[in-house]
Amino acid sequence: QTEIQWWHSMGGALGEWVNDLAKEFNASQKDYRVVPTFKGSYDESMTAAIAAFRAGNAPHILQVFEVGTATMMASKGAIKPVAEVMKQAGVPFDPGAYVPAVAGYYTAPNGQMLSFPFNSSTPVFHYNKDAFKAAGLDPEKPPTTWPEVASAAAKLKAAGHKCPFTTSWISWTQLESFSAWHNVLFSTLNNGFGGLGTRLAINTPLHVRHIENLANMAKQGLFVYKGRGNAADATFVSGECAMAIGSSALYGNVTRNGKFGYGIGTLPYYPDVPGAPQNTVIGGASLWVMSGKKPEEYKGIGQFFAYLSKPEVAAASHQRTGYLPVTKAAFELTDKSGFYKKNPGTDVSVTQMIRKTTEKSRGVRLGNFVQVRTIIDEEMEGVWSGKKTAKEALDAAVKRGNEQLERFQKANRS
Ligand SMILES: O=P(O)(O)OC[C@H](O)CO
Repeated sequence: QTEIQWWHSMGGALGEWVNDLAKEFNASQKDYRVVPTFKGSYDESMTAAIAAFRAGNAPHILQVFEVGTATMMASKGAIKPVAEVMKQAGVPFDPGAYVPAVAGYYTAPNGQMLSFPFNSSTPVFHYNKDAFKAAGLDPEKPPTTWPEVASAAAKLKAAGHKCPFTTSWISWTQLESFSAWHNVLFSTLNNGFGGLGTRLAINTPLHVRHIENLANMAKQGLFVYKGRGNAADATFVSGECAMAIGSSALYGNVTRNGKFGYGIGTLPYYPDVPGAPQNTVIGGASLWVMSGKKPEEYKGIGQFFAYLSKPEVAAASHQRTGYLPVTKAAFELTDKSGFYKKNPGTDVSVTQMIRKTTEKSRGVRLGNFVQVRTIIDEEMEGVWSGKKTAKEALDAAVKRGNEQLERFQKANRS
């Protein structure tokens, strides 16, 4: 049997999903064995893989979050484009079978799809229906605008809730998707899709207003910052926080481990902003195939990706986790099965991301994005702790972030 090493960052309920996929694929044929290994957070697994690549022992498949996409695309010698892998494996591969909002993100400017869309997500609004009832709020009516979020949070606080509202992935939810949702850019040149000359555009009056609003909510105890990355997710699942903006894939975790009535709403917006709400942007991760492996191994990887793309497998993944359907067939199968009607809220991510696409809905694809996000985290933490105003922090984030973008542009100019 040919062994295929797969490094990933799926913990908890999502880790079980990944292990099940490997088990089912392994049982479906005799030639290949996919071995999944949890390598820590998205940041950690990417760092580990770069080190392993340099040492000559990279895994065959690496799950990389959307933030690492431009960096992976630029690492030409380290990766093997997914289209080539499929061709070599003799597996039919039609990039047109994938949902455009998803495939577009992983497609290089020359039109080649470089990585395999595996677990794409988008931010949605999660809320605890039991907490809503206890606070005298209508559990079937999640707030849809930011003023409504603030007033719901005030009621939850008055009812004794210590954490009325929180959010994961500050940059992704409150600046990247926030921008697309309000039909403005996060960065110039179409959020990086128009070239390496892209520069951050997050210090406009609208962005300042939103971060100021969150800072005021934080002062009043209505918004509680729970840390970087997806740290806030666990505080929603445990019931500590009553409302949370986070990945649509929090669904898999809450339905498994949450002990309360669970509701999903659309991302809140400012109703006076023309064009809002538009669409949100892609998150989650894709699977990259590393270079320098044996032909037999690439064949196995191709077979595995073909297995993951089967309509029934991709549809089951979407329905189990809350990640988006990555193929059109998986979406249609889910729609026809009545899943969205039976499970209200599960279609929110699909509506926000897939049904309506604009120029800005491709997402945000920047070089050195990992560093840019860290800078944004640092600057926003300065706001929540009261050390900086929203304007000061956003101006600093733009300046420091742009230095990273310039550095990437210089290094990849050729
Ligand atoms: O929790 P995920 O997998 O949906 O990923 C969320 C963000 O996109 C990470 O950058």
